[in-house]
Parts: sequence; C-alpha cells; structure tokens
Amino acid sequence: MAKALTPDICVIGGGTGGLAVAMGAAAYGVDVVLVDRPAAGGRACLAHAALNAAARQAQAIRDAARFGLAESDPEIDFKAVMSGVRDVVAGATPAFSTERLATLGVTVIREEARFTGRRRLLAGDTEIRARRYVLATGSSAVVPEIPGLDEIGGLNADTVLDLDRRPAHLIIVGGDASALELAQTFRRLGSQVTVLAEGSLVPREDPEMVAVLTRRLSAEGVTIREGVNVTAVERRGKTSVRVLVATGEGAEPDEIDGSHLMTAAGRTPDVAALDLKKARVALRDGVVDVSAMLRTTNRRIYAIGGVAGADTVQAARHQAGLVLKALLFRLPAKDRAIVPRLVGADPELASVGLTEAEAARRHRRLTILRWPYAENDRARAERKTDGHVKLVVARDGELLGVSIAGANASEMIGIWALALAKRLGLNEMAASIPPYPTTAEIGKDAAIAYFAGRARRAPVRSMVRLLRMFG
Ligand SMILES: Cc1cc2nc3c(=O)[nH]c(=O)nc-3n(C[C@H](O)[C@H](O)[C@H](O)COP(=O)(O)OP(=O)(O)OC[C@H]3O[C@@H](n4cnc5c(N)ncnc54)[C@H](O)[C@@H]3O)c2cc1C
Ligand SMILES: NC(=O)c1ccc[n+]([C@@H]2O[C@H](COP(=O)([O-])OP(=O)(O)OC[C@H]3O[C@@H](n4cnc5c(N)ncnc54)[C@H](O)[C@@H]3O)[C@@H](O)[C@H]2O)c1
Repeated sequence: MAKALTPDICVIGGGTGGLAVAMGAAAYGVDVVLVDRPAAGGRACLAHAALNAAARQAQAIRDAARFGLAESDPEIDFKAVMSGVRDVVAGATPAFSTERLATLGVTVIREEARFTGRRRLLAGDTEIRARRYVLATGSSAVVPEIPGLDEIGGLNADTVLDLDRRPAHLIIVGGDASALELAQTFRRLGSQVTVLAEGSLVPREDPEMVAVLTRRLSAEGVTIREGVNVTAVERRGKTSVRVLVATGEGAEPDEIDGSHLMTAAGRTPDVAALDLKKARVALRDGVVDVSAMLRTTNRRIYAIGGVAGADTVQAARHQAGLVLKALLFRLPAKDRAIVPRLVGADPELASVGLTEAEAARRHRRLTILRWPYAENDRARAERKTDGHVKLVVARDGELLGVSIAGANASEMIGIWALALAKRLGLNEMAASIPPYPTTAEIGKDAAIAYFAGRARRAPVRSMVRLLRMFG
C-alpha cells in the first residue's frame, strides 16, 4: 500500500545543492524529506580533484630538478592511481549515507521522483505532499551530435573515472574547464592527449588569462586545436578510434587517430524523469526557468544548481543558502551571482565578476590593473612565477571583476568574491594584510597599483609637503 508523507520541505536530488538544503533545514528542526535516486553515482568532482592531485604529484617529480633534487620520470601505476581516487571518494561517502542523514533529522527516500500534480510527488510507493519543494536534480553530460559517436560509445567526464588502463592517446572533444583539466591530468599521468575545441578555449573567461594556461598545456605536450569542427568519428580495429575534423568551409577533413575518445561538451539538466509539466514548472533555454529569487513558474517549487543552469559546486551551495533563507526565514533570496569560477588546471584560472570585455560593454572607461607572479616572493620561492592578477575597475573606482591565472588562484579568489559581494573598495583591499610569504600578496599589490598614479599627482604631493611643515 502506498505511504503518504506531508513534510514541510521536500528536496529532490541529493547531490551538492540538495544535501545542503536538506541538512540546513533539518538543523533548524524543520520536517524535511530528501528524495534521491538509489544509484546516485555522484562525487564526480571529488574524484576529479583526487585524480588531478595524483597528476600534480607526478609533475612535481618531473620538476624536481628545479629545486636541485634528482630529476626523474615518475613510474605511474595507473590502476593504483585510480584505486586511490576511489578510496578518496569512498572515504567521503559515509558523511552522506541514509543513516547519517537520518541522525541529522532528514528522512531519505532512495527512489526516482516524479511529479503527479502541482503539489504532489511520487517516489517509489511514497506519495509526498510538501509545503515547498526544492528541485536539485543536477545535470548530465551532453552527448554531442557527431556522426558515429553512438556506435563507438565514447567516454565522458564521469565515465573516464571508470578506466583502469591508461589511455595511450586520449582525444578530448570540448574546450572548457572539464576538457582542459582532464587533458592536463592525463598528459601528466603519461597519456598522449589531443584537445579539439569548436570555438576558443574557455570562452567565458578573459583570453589573456586563458593564454597562461594554454601556454603551459602546450609546453607539457598537450596538442590543442581550436576552432575545429568534429565531423565524424569511427572505430579503427579493436583498440583505436579515428576522429575527422574540419577547420573551415570546404576544407579537407584531417584525421586524428587515438586510443580513446572523450567528450566534454557541456551538461544538460536532469529533468526527464520529473514530469515537470504536471507540476507546471517551465523550462527556458533548456534549463528550469527560475526568477532571481530561484522560484520556478510554480511558486511552491524552487530550483537550484545544475538543473537551473548553475553548474558549479560553489554556485549550487550558494543557491542552497539563498533558498534556505527564503524557506525558513522568508528573507528575499536574490541571487546576485557573485560566485567565483575556476578552471582547476595548473596554473589555475580563477575569476569573479565581469571580465574586461564584459565590463567594456557596460562601462565607458575602465582601469585595468595587473600584477605579475614573477614579482612575488612566494611564487619565486616555489618556482611558480607564471601568471598574473588582473583587476577590472570602473572609472569611479568600483571593482567590477577579478581574474587570477597562476598558482593558488583558487585559494586567492575567495577574498575578492567577498569584496565584490560586499562592495568593498580598492582602498580596503589595499589595506588587507596577507601574511608573508604568500601569493595573496599579489592581489594586494594589484590593488595598491591603483593608488600609485595618485602619488604622482601634484595636489597630492603638495598636501604631503604641507603636512610636513607641521613638524
Ligand atoms: C566530472 C565532473 C567534474 C566536476 N568538477 C567540478 C569542479 O571541479 N568544481 C565545480 O565547482 N564543479 C564541478 N562539477 C560540477 C558539479 O558537480 C555540479 O555543478 C554540482 O554537483 C551541481 O550540484 P547539483 O546539486 O545541482 O547536482 P548534483 O550534485 O549532480 O546532484 C543531483 C542529484 O539528483 C539526483 N537525481 C536526478 N534526478 C533525480 C530524480 N528524478 N529523482 C531523484 N533524484 C534525482 C541525482 O542522482 C544526484 O544525486 C563537475 C561535474 C562533473 C560531472
Ligand atoms: N573547475 C570547475 O569549476 C569545473 C570543472 C569541471 C566541470 N565543471 C562544470 O561542469 C560542467 C561541464 O563542464 P564541461 O567542460 O563539460 O562543459 P561546458 O559547458 O563548460 O563546456 C563545453 C565546451 O564544449 C564545447 N563543445 C560543445 N560541442 C562541441 C563539439 N561538437 N566539438 C567541439 N567542442 C564542443 C563548447 O564550445 C564548450 O566550450 C560545466 O557546467 C562546468 O561549469 C566545473
């Protein structure tokens, strides 16, 4: 017989965003039900981070000579590397088990959910009628429409984690964060790697900053082809694939042979199973249509994370916090989206706010401030002097955007995200006190550069002279 539940909040999807809402609501004693698919693979980001870390270690061995240590070619046991990655993921999994969530006050139903009406949801044989719903079903990898791809069944950023043998030559279709991160990771673990991007690499980011990464990838032996059109793929024998690429109208396609093909061509919201029409939840441009308050077209239903087009962990968590505020305290959950972005290659590319090109479309005069890693003691000490910090500033001194390409960029961007969110001025950022020696000093130096021009102005110098006269 069907069970019936009437919780205050029902969260659908137990990934990054859904867990944050469910655990947050339960912490306030709210009756919350979380519905998540039974075979939730999940934790792909953590697995990628763990694989990436292994690749960095391999590279550190290659780079040892820079420190006067014996240089060597790392001996890589690919199977052991992948098994280590699975251990890392397994170590994190109990924190989100049904039992652990139950102790925190979350009722978990491990079933696929679908709406049966505007306020009703079915999860297995449980019918749920909640006061509010939060959709957090995430996204899945897009399979690009490339002739032959269905037949050869290529890898994607999720399934590449199931490999137990190192690809001899991995061909990656795509040119964004996943493509570049995985290209460098596999190259460092000993594969030959070719990246095929239809446009430019990481098109959302400032090309000047992306170039810092591209230079390093090329120097490490990753073959990168931008602006190419993959016209077909085919299997060649048992162990190889052939990719046909065209570089322009009417041009003869090139053939690229590899051992494995992976597509990293974007993600699409996981909505197919949900029967959103029954709930009167509309899509726009392929993602769940949400207001700035993260409400869908059904006012009882919110949507966060990948299903609403916000496909990073930090964006999903940020939106979870906003929805909790709205659900528990009826506070306006306006998503101002000052969420940092990251390409976690080495060097890293981290950014927040507007790029120079975006700012130029909205502001007439901009000040651009740059400070190089090569001027920083920590970067010199670590022999990681590639890259720079770039600040985009409006005419009135308002900070509009920050990009950092270089070592530790991911750790450095947080304070700049806070500065943008809280509308801090460059004077406040210049007054911050990072400990020495850290790469965080580079950001402070870039902010100070804004005031360097003022020191040369005649009125400022006159005032300094005048004040000296007071003894
Ligand atoms: C390989 C890979 C690497 C990534 N690396 C990074 C990274 O380094 N940094 C970063 O910020 N982001 C990264 N991302 C993106 C990040 O994983 C997502 O942005 C984030 O997890 C989105 O959170 P979410 O809550 O929207 O969805 P998810 O975390 O994907 O969770 C969705 C959940 O909903 C469940 N579900 C789906 N449909 C239903 C249904 N009908 N009923 C019940 N449950 C359902 C799923 O099983 C899943 O558990 C990566 C993604 C991938 C795939
Ligand atoms: N560090 C991070 O924050 C991180 C890391 C990995 C993934 N992610 C997230 O996961 C999601 C998926 O990442 P992604 O890199 O797969 O997707 P993406 O949407 O970020 O980029 C897809 C890229 O593939 C290209 N492309 C699409 N079809 C193509 C084709 N037929 N041939 C060649 N190129 C093609 C597009 O031009 C685009 O540049 C993203 O939303 C991303 O934000 C984040």
